[in-house]
Amino acid sequence: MMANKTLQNVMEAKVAQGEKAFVAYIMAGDGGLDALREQILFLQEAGVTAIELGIPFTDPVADGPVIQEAGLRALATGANLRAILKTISSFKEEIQIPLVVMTYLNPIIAFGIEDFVQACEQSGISGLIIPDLPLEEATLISDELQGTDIALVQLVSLTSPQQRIEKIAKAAEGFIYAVTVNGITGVRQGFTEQLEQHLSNLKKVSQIPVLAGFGISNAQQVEEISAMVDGVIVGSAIVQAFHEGHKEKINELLNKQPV
Ligand SMILES: O=P(O)(O)OC[C@@H](O)[C@@H](O)c1c[nH]c2ccccc12
Repeated sequence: MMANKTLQNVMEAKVAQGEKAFVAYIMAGDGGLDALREQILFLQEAGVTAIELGIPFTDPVADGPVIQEAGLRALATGANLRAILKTISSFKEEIQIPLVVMTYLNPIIAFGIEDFVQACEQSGISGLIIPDLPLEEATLISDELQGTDIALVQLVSLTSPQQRIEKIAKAAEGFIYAVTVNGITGVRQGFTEQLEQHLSNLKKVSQIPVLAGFGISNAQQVEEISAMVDGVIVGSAIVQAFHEGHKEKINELLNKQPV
């Protein structure tokens, strides 16, 4: 990956082209580590903007049932942070889109922060999402990211007060991850009426692209929520489609004809 092809550049280029970003979340190791290359190259070919690479963890507090179960399957195959990054580095030349690692803090600490960041660089990782790392503690990781091209993506919740939203927006890198629901990941029937207002406020405050995620599981929701921000993140629906062997559902989510 070219040095200037950072996560934020890629997202900003999308906005500049008048297009919406689409980030696909996968659980690394679900289906075995051998499936990882195939899944990533499939998504790249399908036209996703970036991939959020979930690291399986025993205590995934923000994850709903679909992703929890995928995590258990991945752990059962022996997948872990180190093995996943090593696998990625073995085919990184084939990856042209940004990869964002989503992991809880614990596996990073177990790895060793410095070693972890180095391994991410060797694997060409463009960003990190660490849901249990509050902004107040972010220097623990961000100090180590100085001088790298790895962005620390911040999450904003529906219930974040205005002052906190502004603080997060200032520190944000790559893109802002706007969480669309209160609770865990997974399929939802609908969204709160306040969502549009919340997202438009967030866009006003943010200097960088805003993407929304949680509960987006069909093409109509992709379109509806994308219209409010710069793009969306879809997790459970993609994890489910891979697990069930229904890859055509992923093309449908991207608004393409089934292949
Ligand atoms: O699964 P959903 O509802 O489509 O939501 C995206 C989500 O799965 C992914 O971004 C994610 C998985 N685990 C997380 C933990 C925290 C924040 C985000 C995530």
